[in-house]
Amino acid sequence: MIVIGYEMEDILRVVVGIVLGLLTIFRREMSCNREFHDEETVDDNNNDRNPSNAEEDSIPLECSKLETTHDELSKRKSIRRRKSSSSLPSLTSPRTSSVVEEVVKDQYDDPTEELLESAGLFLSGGPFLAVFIAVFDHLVAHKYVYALVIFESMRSLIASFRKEVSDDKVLVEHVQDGADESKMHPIKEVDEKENQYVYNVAWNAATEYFSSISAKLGDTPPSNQTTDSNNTYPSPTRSKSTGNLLQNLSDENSRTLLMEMIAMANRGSMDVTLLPCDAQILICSYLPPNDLLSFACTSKSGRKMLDDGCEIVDGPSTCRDTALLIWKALFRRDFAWILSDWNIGREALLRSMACYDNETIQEHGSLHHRKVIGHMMSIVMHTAEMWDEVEPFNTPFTGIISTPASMKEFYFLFSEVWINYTIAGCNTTEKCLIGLHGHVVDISNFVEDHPGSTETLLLQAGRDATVFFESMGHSRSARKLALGMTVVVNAQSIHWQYTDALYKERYTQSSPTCGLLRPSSKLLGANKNIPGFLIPLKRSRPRVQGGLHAIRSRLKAEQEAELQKAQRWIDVHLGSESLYGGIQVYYDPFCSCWRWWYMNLDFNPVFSESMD
Ligand code: HEM
Repeated sequence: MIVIGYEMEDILRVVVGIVLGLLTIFRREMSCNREFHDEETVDDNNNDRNPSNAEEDSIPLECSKLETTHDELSKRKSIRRRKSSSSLPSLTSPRTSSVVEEVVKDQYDDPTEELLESAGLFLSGGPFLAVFIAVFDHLVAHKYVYALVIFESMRSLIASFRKEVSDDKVLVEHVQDGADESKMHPIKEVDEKENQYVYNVAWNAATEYFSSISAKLGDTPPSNQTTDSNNTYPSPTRSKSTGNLLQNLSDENSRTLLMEMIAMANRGSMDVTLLPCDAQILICSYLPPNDLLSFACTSKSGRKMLDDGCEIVDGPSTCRDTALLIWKALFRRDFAWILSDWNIGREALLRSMACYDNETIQEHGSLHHRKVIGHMMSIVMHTAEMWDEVEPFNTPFTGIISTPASMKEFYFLFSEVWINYTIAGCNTTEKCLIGLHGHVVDISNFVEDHPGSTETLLLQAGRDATVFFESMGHSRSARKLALGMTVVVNAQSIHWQYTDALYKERYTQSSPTCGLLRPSSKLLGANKNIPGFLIPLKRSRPRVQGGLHAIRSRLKAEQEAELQKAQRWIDVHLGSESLYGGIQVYYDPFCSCWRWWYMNLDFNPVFSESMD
């Protein structure tokens, strides 16, 4: 209806323009004719004039006629070819009337002059001007005015859409957190009002808490500080310079929040670890992992709050538990869904579960290790059905059980290995997935049509194939194709600068987008189709995300050693003819061990533990 209405309006505008143009032509023609009639009327008047009154009326009549003639002449003069005014007799002279009559008569007696007069009227531009204005209005002005109006309304629409997106993000995160609906609304309201829910909700809780502590402490010096001879407290000192660090924090929100936290940590009695546990978790769960790590480097209390595996955590175990819960919240926010909701990830988890033997864990693991395992399981195995699914796999694990030292370590381990861990063995024509620039692409429906042969693709599938993909120098259209088949998007590998500045500005106002996203996520919106946003436009190095250097380099070294070990084992025990392609290795973060897989000659993936 809108389209029809719009077209009807266009047509109406053109028709009105043309009618106006025609009317102008007609009017001008009429006015030309009227002039000629007027001449006749003058004559008629002269003829009809009563001879008896001729004498008296002559002067006034002549005067009025003179005025009329003068008007007409000046009118004609303005629209006709210009005649020199000197050719007109002086209208004030005594014989004006007859002379003027003569001049006028002369002018119209000449047929050429008359023709030119009409043509001049027609070609004077008036009618064309009207038509031109109508067309111009329709084609140009109309469009620009409408474009402006549309632009404005689009802008407000986009603004409201982005607001919704950010609101939804809060909801999504809370749904993922398993929070109940009633708890979501206060956060949403704060966001709508202040547009800074992180600061408002989390920080209000924190400052309120601290004010109450300060009030309670009164003038009592903090236990770890002594008064000097003047009975004044020594001014607190910074444990580390944070100037350079703060510049590198990922967004404005993080900067503000962390600056406050650092200021508190440096304010003697204000130990950040004194924040209520839930406030700490809430604050940290809105921050990207890299900013949290930066914060942990700034002070001892920051580290205490965030490191559940570090030696300096010597206080009550609640400190350690809070750190564990913080990283658990981050893991749930960033990764958990691919293990619980994505079929491929779920299968990988079930493979890991097959290694679990609770008794061995009880024997070998420390209390904290057992807690980490318990929490990891509680995140991903959140339904009873999932535990039932695990049951048939639950055969005792023969290898040595080693669990991640901390939840923080587990988080960063998982962020490094998740691609090869989840898609291991997915290189058949029915189920074919590859890792590409940090994302996962499902090429099951494309593998048999691949211009570079099905076999090539199958050989590289089931793991990160970015290097191979790039080494073939795939075209832009191939990259576009891959984009359409992406099933898991890694927010850490996105190049946000490809989106427009407005979106980025808006984006940086809300809490950061980290971890893994579904391609349908509202956070990506239409941006995912922007060239270069998810997958580079042209041949490039693999995109890398941030992480812990110690973990990354350890994994890299271990992977190389493991590959060599696996290759040796294959050569000795199976022979390279008994498998299709080579043997692959991946790290299982749940079992904290390396595992191998290969395709047998029936084209079925075979998994095995790492063997000596
Ligand atoms: C998302 C995954 C992939 C897609 C959508 C894809 C798509 C394509 C397309 C459209 C072509 C035709 C040439 C071009 O347009 O660049 C092509 C060629 C080729 N692809 Fe892929 N490809 C993918 C992954 C891979 C991988 C992982 C390999 C592994 C080595 C590979 C190896 C090749 C080879 C060897 C060619 C032939 C190149 C040539 O003839 O010059 N492709 N691919």
